[in-house]
Amino acid sequence: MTHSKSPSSETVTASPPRANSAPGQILTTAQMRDAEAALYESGVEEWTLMQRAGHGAADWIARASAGNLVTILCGPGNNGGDGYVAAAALKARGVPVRVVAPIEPKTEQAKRAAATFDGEVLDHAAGSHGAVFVDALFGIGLARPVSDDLRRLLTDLRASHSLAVALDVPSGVDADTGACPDDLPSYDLTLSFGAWKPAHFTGDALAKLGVVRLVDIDVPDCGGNLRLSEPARLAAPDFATHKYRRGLVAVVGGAMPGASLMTARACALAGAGYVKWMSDHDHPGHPPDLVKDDAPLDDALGDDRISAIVIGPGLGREDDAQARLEAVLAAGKPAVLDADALNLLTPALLESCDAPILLTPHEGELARLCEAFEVDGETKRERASALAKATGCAVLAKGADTLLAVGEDLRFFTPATRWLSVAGSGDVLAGIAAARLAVTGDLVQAACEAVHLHGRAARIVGAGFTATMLAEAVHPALGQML
Ligand SMILES: NC(=O)C1=CN([C@@H]2O[C@H](COP(=O)(O)OP(=O)(O)OC[C@H]3O[C@@H](n4cnc5c(N)ncnc54)[C@H](OP(=O)(O)O)[C@@H]3O)[C@@H](O)[C@H]2O)[C@H](O)CC1
Ligand SMILES: [K+]
Repeated sequence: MTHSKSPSSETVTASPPRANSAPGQILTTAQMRDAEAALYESGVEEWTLMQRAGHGAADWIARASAGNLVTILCGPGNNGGDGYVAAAALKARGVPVRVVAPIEPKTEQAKRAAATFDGEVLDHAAGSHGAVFVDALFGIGLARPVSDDLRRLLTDLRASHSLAVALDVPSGVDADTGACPDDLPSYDLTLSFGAWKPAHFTGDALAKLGVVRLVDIDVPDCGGNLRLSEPARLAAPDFATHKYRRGLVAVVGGAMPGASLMTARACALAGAGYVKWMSDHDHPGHPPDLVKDDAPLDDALGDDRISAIVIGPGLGREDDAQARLEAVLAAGKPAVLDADALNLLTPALLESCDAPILLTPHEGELARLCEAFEVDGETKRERASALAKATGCAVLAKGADTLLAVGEDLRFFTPATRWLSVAGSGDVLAGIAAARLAVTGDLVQAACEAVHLHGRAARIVGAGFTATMLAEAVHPALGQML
């Protein structure tokens, strides 16, 4: 069936370019609904927000289409409404556009938006080849799994267009968790409206989103607990500083000294003034510019000038590994715990430690820690938060969707290159984090700076690198971030 709507009396106006009102804000669906409700309360109309969203999307789609045919799949809710507004705006600009609407608009705003589009509306996708496919089927209002028929429609439309753009989130993605079925199509661009959603930075959806961009619709900063950590400039050393003031880091080694050497190297290149390698073992790769301290660990850690400690890479779990971890926790200094230190950590060990501690678990270590501290959660985000609350530590949960949990707060990160998934990558990250902890004295800042430096080093070193190459690339990465 094909039908053309008669032109409506609604005017479609072009929006002026907008600056982002709250660029790092991430809102769950419930928080987004609250933010919307507050805006309506203050006199902003729902229609105004939809206009901003649809026009903002049309700006991106028009560029992507380069004047070629756009197909917009519109659903029954306000996500579909955004799609109709975008369709009308594109048509007004002279971009050839048609709408596929397998379900009639249901909400008041979606009906109103549909009435503004006087172009071609189909209820099927047969023969819908074109340049850009726009998915405006479901957004944050997804209430249940997408039916097989609609999934097939999404897949067919994706396959018959050169580029695919998702409005707010790809249909079928849970905006709060990023959970989605494997067989959803992948997009080239996802446009988030008003604020980021957790799904833009965490969960299986990450593999589907393509490039993500925020379309501002003037949602103010709600002061929520979820934020995107954006790379900020690092501070260069003060004029009157010296090697100790710039941060003395103790890198505590263990049974496998090679790993802690790599941690020490990354630490030295990430801006620490002085790195001491506390190891009972020698290693042929020990560089001449790294000071080794093989005094009994309690004594070595008694140096007042130490401003941060890192333990875990190459620690092992046997022999004196636990005693070494106990010595670190007893030293009362800010510390980064990674790898085997996380495997050995128990509530009893943390009990008398009130120093700021950063835990840097990967998925497996996070699961073990949750078990040890008797907490759980359905998603990585919930597990990291629960662990942060149970331990009082900051938890940097590493992986493709690295996130930082501190108390009630969560920081998300733009995913780094997949080449970072290489053995030793975590040892390098731990070293960088310890350096930034020594330099800044701030757990959250240190963890965020470490993630950005690590990601940038990976970008600099390119594809197929080893952890040693990654550690060396921390040097140019630091230079770029000053
Ligand atoms: N947040 C803002 O400030 C703005 C958001 N905008 C856009 O609005 C959507 C959210 O719109 P909403 O209407 O709440 O929800 P959706 O459009 O995502 O979907 C709801 C409709 O879809 C039906 N539904 C849900 N799941 C399914 C499914 N699996 N299969 C079939 N139908 C489904 C649901 O029907 P029910 O039967 O469950 O009642 C609804 O009809 C947001 O993502 C933004 O794109 C504004 O435009 C701008 C302001
Ligand atoms: K969508």
